[in-house]
Amino acid sequence: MRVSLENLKDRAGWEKAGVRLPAFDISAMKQKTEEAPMWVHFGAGNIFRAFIAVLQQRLLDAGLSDRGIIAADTFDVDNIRMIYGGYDNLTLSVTLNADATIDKEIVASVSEAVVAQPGEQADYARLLRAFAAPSLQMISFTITEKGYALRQIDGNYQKVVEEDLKNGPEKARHAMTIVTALLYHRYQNGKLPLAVVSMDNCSHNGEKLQSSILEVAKAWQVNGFVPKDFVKWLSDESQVSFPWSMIDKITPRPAPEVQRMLEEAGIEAVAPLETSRGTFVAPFVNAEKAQYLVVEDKFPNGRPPLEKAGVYFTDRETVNKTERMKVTTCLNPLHTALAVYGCLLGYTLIREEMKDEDLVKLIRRLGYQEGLPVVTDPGILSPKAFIDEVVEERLPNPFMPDAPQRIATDTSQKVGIRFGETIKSYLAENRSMDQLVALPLAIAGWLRYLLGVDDAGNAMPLSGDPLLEELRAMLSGIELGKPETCGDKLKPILSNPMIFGSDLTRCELGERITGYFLEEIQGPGAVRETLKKTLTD
Ligand SMILES: NC(=O)c1ccc[n+]([C@@H]2O[C@H](COP(=O)([O-])OP(=O)(O)OC[C@H]3O[C@@H](n4cnc5c(N)ncnc54)[C@H](O)[C@@H]3O)[C@@H](O)[C@H]2O)c1
Ligand SMILES: O=P(O)(O)OC[C@@H](O)[C@@H](O)[C@H](O)[C@H](O)CO
Repeated sequence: MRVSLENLKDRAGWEKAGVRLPAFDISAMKQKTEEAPMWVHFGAGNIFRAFIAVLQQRLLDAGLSDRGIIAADTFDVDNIRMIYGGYDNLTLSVTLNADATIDKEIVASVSEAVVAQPGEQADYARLLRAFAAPSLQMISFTITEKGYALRQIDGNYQKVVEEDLKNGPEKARHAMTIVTALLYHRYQNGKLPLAVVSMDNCSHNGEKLQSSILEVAKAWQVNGFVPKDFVKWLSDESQVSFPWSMIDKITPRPAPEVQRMLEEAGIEAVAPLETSRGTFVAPFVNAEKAQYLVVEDKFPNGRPPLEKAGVYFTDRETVNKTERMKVTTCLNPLHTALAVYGCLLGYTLIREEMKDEDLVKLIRRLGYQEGLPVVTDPGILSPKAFIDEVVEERLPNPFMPDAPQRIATDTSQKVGIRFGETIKSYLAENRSMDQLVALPLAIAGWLRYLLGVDDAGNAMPLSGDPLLEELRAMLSGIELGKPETCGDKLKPILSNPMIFGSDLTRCELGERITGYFLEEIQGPGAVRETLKKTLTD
C-alpha cells in the first residue's frame, strides 16, 4: 500500500495495517479551503507534519473546522514537489510510544502545498490569493531559528537580504522578505487583519518575527516600494498581531528503523531522503507522544478552536515563562549539551547517551542545579514536573530514533538562547557564577565539537550551520594534543554578543569555558576525562 488519495479508498487495508484514517471528507475540505482559506503555514518540515497538521486534523475529524492548512516553503522546493506533491499532500504520522507500541495515522489536513517564491508563478499566485482573502486568520512558521535572521555574524545584512531590500517586494527571495511582500499584498487588498505566529524555538519568537518583518518593511519604505502607512498597519497589533508561542514535541528525522516497521506492516515507498536544501524528509514522520503548544491568544481575525485539540491559549507573560522554562532550561539546553558531547563521544542516538553516567550527570546538573533556580513557574505547567518528564521519560525513550547529529544542527543560532538567557539571569540577579559548571562545560563542548575531531582523535562530520565556515576559520590552527595552539582564538567567538547574547569574556565564564576547552584538547580521551573530573557530585 502506498500513501495516496486513491489508496485511501481501501479503508479495510489501512485499518488492517493498524493505520488510523481521516474521518472527514477530504475533497470537501479542499474545496472550502480553496474558496476561503484560513491558515497558511511556512516551513512545511517534520514538526509541522507531526504536530501542527495533526492538530488541525483533530478539528476536522471532530467537525470543529471544515478547512485545511496551506503548507508553504520559501526555502525547500524539493520538499514541496517530491514529498507533498509525490504523496497527494498526505503524511503518514507515526507516534513512538515509550511502551514499544506505535500509533500510525494518515494526516490529510494539508489542502495544498506551495513553493513560496515569486519565481514559482502558479504557486505564488495561489499564495497571493490566500493573502487577499478576508477569511485568512493566521499564518504560522516553523522555519528554524536561522530563517528569521536578516544579518550575518558581523552585523551586516546577508547578501540575499541586501539585494531583496534594494529590489522590492516583487523580487523577494528570503523568507522574511517574501512574507513581508505577501503581507503587503494583504494590506493592498483591504488592510485585512491577521495573526502572524512563529512556532519556532526562539525566545520571544513573535517579537523576533515582528522585528524582522518591520525591518524589511521600513527599508522598503525608505527605498520607495511601500507607503509609510503599510509600516504603521504592520505595527498595529490590533490589525496584525505577532503572538508568542512555545512548542514542544521531539520530532526526529524520519528514521530507517521506522521505515522498516512500516514496510513490515505492508506500506510501500516510504524511504527517507535528504533534499538538496538539507531537509531530512519522507512520506512519513516520526515523533514522541508528548506534546505542548502554548500560544498567546491574540488573533485579530479569529482563529480555529485549537484549544479543543489540546493547545493552551494564554497571555504573553505566561507564554514567555513556559518558553523560557522549556527552551532556556528544562529541555533544549540539555539537548544541545547531549548533541555536542554525543557527537564527540561517538553516539548516534540520544537514548543511548541517556545510559552514559557522565552525560546524565552533565544534563542533570545543567537543568536541575543551574537552570531551574532562575526559572519562574509559568503556572500552567510545572517546571519540576516538566524537567522530570524530559529526563526520566522523554530523552531515554527506548523507541525514539533521535540523534545528537540532528540536534547539533545550527547550534550557533541557538547557544545564545539556550545558555545565554541563563547567564543573563545570573548576572541580573547578582548570583554567583561559581554555581555554573555544566553550562560553561556545554559551551566548551560546542567549541571542541567545532574542531571536527572526535574524542578518539578521528575526523568527525559536522552538522549544517550557517556560521560553520566562519567559526571553523576562527578556530583553525588549534590541534588536538597541542593546547598551546589555542592562544586567543576563542576570544572573538566568546565575546560576540550576536552568538551568546552578551560578551562572555567580560565575566568569569569566558575564562572558565576556555579552561575546560583547553582540558578537552589535551589529547584523545580528554573530553571524557574532563567530564569525569569536573562533574564530581
Ligand atoms: N523537530 C523538533 O523536535 C522540533 C520541536 C519543537 C520545535 N521545533 C522548531 O521547528 C523548527 C523546524 O524543525 P523541523 O523538525 O520541522 O525541521 P525540518 O528540517 O524538518 O524542517 C525545517 C523547515 O524549515 C525550512 N527552512 C529551513 N531553513 C530555512 C530558512 N533559512 N528559511 C526559510 N525556511 C527554512 C525548511 O524548508 C523546512 O520546511 C526547529 O528549528 C525548531 O525551531 C522543532
Ligand atoms: O529544532 P531545533 O533545531 O531548534 O533544536 C533541536 C532540538 O533540540 C529540538 O528540535 C527539540 O527536539 C524540540 O525543541 C523539542 O520540542
